[in-house]
Amino acid sequence: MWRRVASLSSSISSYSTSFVAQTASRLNTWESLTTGIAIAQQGKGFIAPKEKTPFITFVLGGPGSGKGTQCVKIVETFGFTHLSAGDLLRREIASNSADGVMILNTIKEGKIVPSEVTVRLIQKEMESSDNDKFIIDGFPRTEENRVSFERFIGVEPNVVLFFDCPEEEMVKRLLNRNQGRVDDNLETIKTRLQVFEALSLPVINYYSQRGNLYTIRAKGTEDEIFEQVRPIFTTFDVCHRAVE
Ligand SMILES: Nc1ncnc2c1ncn2[C@@H]1O[C@H](COP(=O)(O)OP(=O)(O)OP(=O)(O)O)[C@@H](O)[C@H]1O
Ligand SMILES: Nc1ccn([C@H]2C[C@H](O)[C@@H](COP(=O)(O)O)O2)c(=O)n1
Ligand SMILES: [Mg+2]
Repeated sequence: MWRRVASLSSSISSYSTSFVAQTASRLNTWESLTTGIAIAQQGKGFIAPKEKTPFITFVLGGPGSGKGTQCVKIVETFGFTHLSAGDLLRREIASNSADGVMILNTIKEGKIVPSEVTVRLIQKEMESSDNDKFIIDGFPRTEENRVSFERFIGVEPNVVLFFDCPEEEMVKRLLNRNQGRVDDNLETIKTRLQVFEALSLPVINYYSQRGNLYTIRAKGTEDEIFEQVRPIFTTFDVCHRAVE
C-alpha cells in the first residue's frame, strides 16, 4: 500500500491558517519517508515503512477531449489506478457530504472547485490503494490545483498527458455524450472551454517547460489515439516496476 508517514487530511482542512508552516512540516515528512530507515538503523528510534514513491500520471485536455475514454484503455493495458477528479467530486455530491452543494453549484457553472477539497479526495484514494501507479484524470486544472498537490501530496508527476483536440470536436462530443451530466449543456460548455483556456493552459505550459508533457493529437478513432499513448508508457516500462 502506498501511503505517507503521517496522514495529511486533517492539515488540509486548516489550509488557510498557517499555510507556510504546515507546508514546511509536510515536506519534512516526505523527507522522513526516504530517510527514516537510515535513522532507525542509527538507533534514533524513528521507524518509517520503506515504500516506493508512486508513479503518477496527470491527464489534461479540454472538456470532451477524451481523457476518461483513454484512461480506461491505459488502466486495462498498464495497470494504473484511475482517479478521475470529476468523478470523485460527483461522488461527493451524490453522498450528500458537507461540500456537496458547493461542488454541485461549481460544476453546474463550469467553474473549478477549491483545490483543498479536490486534493483531499485524491489523497484519500491514494492512501487507501494497494497500487503505486495512479492515473489522475482532469487534474491539475489550475495552477492552484498543481501547487496544492505538490505541497500536500509531496510528489510531482512522472508523466503529464495532454489530449489536444479541436474545440468544435470537443463540443460535438459533449453534446452527444448522453450521460446526464449537469454540465453537458451549451451554456456550461462555453464556460468550461473558457476556464480551460484561462486556467488549464498555463498548467500545460508549465509541464511543457519542465519536459514531462506528452501531447496527443486527440482527433481520430479511440484506438488511433491510444496508439499515440501506448509508446509513452512502454518507454517508462510501468508494467515492470520492481516490487520492494
Ligand atoms: N476519439 C473519439 N472519437 C469520438 N468520440 C469520442 C472519442 N473519444 C471519446 N469520445 C466520446 O466523447 C465523449 C467525451 O469523452 P470523454 O468523456 O472521454 O471526455 P473527457 O475529456 O473525459 O471529458 P470531460 O472533461 O468532460 O470529463 C464521450 O461520449 C466519449 O464516448
Ligand atoms: N481538478 C478538477 C477537476 C474537476 N473539477 C470540476 C469542474 C469540472 O468541470 C467538473 C467535471 O470534471 P470532468 O469530469 O470534466 O473532469 O468537475 C474541478 O473543479 N477540479
Ligand atoms: Mg472525463
